[in-house]
Amino acid sequence: MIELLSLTKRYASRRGAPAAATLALDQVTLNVQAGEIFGVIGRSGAGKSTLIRCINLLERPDEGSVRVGGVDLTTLPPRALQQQRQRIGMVFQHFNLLQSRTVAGNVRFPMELAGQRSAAEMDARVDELLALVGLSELRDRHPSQLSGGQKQRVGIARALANDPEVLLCDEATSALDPETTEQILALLGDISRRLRLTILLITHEMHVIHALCDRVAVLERGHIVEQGPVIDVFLHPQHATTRALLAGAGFLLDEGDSPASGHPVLQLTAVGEVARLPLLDTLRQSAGLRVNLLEGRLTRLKGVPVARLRAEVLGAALPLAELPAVVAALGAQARWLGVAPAAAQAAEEVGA
Ligand SMILES: Nc1ncnc2c1ncn2[C@@H]1O[C@H](COP(=O)(O)OP(=O)(O)OP(=O)(O)O)[C@@H](O)[C@H]1O
Repeated sequence: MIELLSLTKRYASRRGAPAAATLALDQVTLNVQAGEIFGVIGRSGAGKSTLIRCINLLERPDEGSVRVGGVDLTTLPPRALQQQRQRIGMVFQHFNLLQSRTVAGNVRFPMELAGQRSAAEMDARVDELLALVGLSELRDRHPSQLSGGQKQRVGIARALANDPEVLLCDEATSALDPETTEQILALLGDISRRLRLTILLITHEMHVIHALCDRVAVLERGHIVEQGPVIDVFLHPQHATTRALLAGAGFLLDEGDSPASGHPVLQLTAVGEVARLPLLDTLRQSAGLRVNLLEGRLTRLKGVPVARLRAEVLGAALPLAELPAVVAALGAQARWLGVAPAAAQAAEEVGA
């Protein structure tokens, strides 16, 4: 649905010296499937805003193409571009509501600009959208009389006014408190399912990605350094930037902090229903496993339970090298952190 091909964007320096230009996007290629929720995450200055603004050509890329629903926007004349933009709704971090208009008036505004519906049709559509975002009661209020979460609901309803196929969300929850963030993320998930909407969002917050997105791309200095299904990227991050972002958000277990005891350290990961099972207890009974639990976490990735724990292994009724296979038979994954027991044993034998 959204295809970005070799997108490059440079900002000229203030004096316009090419040598000092900022390369905000460097050959970015990305495909977002219809109906998918795709997140782009990166640190401040990574190029996220530039990327999202290039998709509806609020910012013109210097090179590359932007196709939305098969139409290359970069080649369109202004009028045709304006029409195509109606297929793309946008939700902003700071809501960007018209203060002089009521809630209903804000939602109506894009339809008035498009000029394709009668007054009665616009009113009916406003009613429908306000019901969808749960704001029917507040239709006559002005933005100054709304909470942040309510303002963002207006922003979402307004973005949907002209029946877009694509919704771009620019840090849509960054100005909201955690509870309101959860509500807005749930609303976006619900809308995407009900309307079969394609959503591309940018964020610097990992929890937004794991709560809402199907796939994620990690942007760093204008490059996509990693991308894939959220569950893969969260459980097996490949790039240092991804690992740092995950660690910063508390999603990575602290691998470096090994206990002084010298016992081998095992990381267990269980995804799906198996995450709810008492894995350590089962291993104690079936394999005589004795552990000292160091760290554990149960979280959800887009509703899927994920359990992860780190434990030092004190002993087992079978060779420790066989433990990962036993864990795999239970439907979970095991990985030795640091030196694996078999390798440690081998190293000792070589040293002896
Ligand atoms: N209008 C501009 N003129 C010059 N440089 C710009 C302009 N807009 C952005 N940049 C630069 O381009 C790079 C990417 O900026 P961008 O705002 O896209 O990053 P970001 O990931 O959205 O950051 P943040 O999360 O802080 O908003 C940065 O180095 C930034 O300083």
